[in-house]
Amino acid sequence: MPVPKAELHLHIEGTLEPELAFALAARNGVTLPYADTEALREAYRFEDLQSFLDVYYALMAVLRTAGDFTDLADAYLERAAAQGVRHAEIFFDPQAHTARGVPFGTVVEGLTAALDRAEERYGVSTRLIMCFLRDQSAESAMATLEEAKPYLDRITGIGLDSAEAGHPPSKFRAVYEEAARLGLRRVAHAGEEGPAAYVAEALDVLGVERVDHGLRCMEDPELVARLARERVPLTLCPLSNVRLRVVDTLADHPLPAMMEAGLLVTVNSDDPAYFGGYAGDNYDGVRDALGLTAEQLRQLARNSFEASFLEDDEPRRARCLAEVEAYTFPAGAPGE
Ligand SMILES: Nc1ncnc2[nH]cnc12
Ligand SMILES: [Zn+2]
Repeated sequence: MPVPKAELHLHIEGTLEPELAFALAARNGVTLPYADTEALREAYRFEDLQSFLDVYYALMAVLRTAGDFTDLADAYLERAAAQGVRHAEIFFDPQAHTARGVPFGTVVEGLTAALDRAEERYGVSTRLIMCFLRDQSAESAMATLEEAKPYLDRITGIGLDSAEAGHPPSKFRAVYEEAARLGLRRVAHAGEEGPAAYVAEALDVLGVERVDHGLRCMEDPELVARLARERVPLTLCPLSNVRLRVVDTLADHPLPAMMEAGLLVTVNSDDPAYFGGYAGDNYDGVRDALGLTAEQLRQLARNSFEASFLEDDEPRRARCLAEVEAYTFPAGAPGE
């Protein structure tokens, strides 16, 4: 069994595997612009974030009913549990669905039907984080927050995703202020393809508690020192970074330098159906490519629970952390 871990950076729409996409397309009478699953997989050769987002949004056309979202989340939870995930904080993109005529409530009801039985079925606790699309207007984000109000008992926090360059965090100042007023936790993607300055802005203007990706902070040593001092968690996604050409290869990933700098980094899968692996595959990837030791892998797993929003269930956090400490890594791992 893989090391127990929390997954803190996972877009549920990015778990749509080609086989499920075609099954849902058939169920809903949707025609996909790909002949079969093989042709679809061929389209997964991305140049950058935008070329991925084009396929990611196009494929969402198959998600129409609450049951579709339940099936999607169920498939993710089963795979994640098999790779050691014990707690998952799951992003969803409401605007990508409401813009297609799928009501906000349909998405939340579908997802929560799966999440509500995840602990019993898979031993995975869950939280939901709704993300705003930063390449859409701040007004659209505010209207989406308004739509979320009847469902806030099911939503732990807000995030910010989609095309980063040219869409600074400050564009969403008012939305984040309103979310804070509503008692929602706040995270944002920053420093994936955008500059280090966006990471600082997400902290200073949006008041985020965690930064998604954030790896371009490494271009600003003062910012690195601040993130380390303030123990701001960064949710890294190594396989995603390779597929979206944020780094050339896994062996070039700055993860070891980030750990060395004392940053609270975690390893996550982002959009596993598109990027070649789930949470455990990301741990295995960095272990093999970067020669991480068992103790470094244990630190990453420990960090994931420390960085999680489990303040409302400290006994669970303590149980998961104890499992991490008790875990024995298989002998012969690289770096040993
Ligand atoms: N890696 C990523 N960056 C920004 N937006 C996303 N939406 C889904 N995956 C994303
Ligand atoms: Zn992401």
